[in-house]
Amino acid sequence: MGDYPVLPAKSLKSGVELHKIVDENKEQLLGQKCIEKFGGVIPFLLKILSIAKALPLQLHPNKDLASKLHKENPKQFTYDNHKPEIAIAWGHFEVFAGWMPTSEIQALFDSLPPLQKFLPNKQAKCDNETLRSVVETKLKPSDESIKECQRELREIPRENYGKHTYVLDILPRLQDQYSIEDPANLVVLLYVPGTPPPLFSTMNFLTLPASSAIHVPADCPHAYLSGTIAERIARSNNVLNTGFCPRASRTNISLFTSAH
Ligand SMILES: O=P(O)(O)OC[C@H]1O[C@@H](O)[C@@H](O)[C@@H](O)[C@@H]1O
Repeated sequence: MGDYPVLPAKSLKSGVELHKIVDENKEQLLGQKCIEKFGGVIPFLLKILSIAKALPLQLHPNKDLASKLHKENPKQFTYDNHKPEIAIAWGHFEVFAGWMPTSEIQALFDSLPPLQKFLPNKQAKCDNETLRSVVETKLKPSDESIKECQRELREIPRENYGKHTYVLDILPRLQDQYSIEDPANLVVLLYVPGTPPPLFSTMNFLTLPASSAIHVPADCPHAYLSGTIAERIARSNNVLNTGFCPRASRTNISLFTSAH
């Protein structure tokens, strides 16, 4: 719901699109402050989502990147704005959001020597740069290596997953919803092709009870898995999808990894 030109809200009575109504009644509907700050448009969108199948693994570019992308490709990036969002759970809501702290990922690199060969050099610490290159590697492996890793993952005994046993519950579901070739399964989990299967995840997995909320800032990777939510979003629909979506929509992998 909103006056964004893509799927705009309409008046129930007249069928007139909301942006036309707002345009003709700016002072009354928006007020002077809002007009000055946001240029005479409703600055946010409201969405009610009932999610049965995971939504794409994605992020919304920050203002600078959004305006650059809009200039270069206005067809795909239809507005020059960022898109931070707040999602309020109406019931049990499952979400992957943001990377785990690099210190935690570092501890995993330290305790699992085979992973160390993927560090840019032996002394490298798991900082943002290292994480970026690991994620990029995970988004680009061949279908075969993705499949193989996910088969192996399903076979690891539950007790080996420590506090990350939810992986075993979620993975088969995501594989059924999309495919065993979908690389997003490997991004939410820390996996590097050619290493033993991972025993942990890369992204924070959250389950929110009704009435709690999550703020997802610009540039923050996220995948909403299930639940009914109300979302308030800055006025934009710019998105970089990299998984849990058809192959053709898995665009901009390098932008995705360089944006955060
Ligand atoms: O309305 P569409 O484009 O299907 O997106 C639905 C929602 O998906 C989520 O994952 C969010 O990150 C939102 O920004 C978005 O509003």
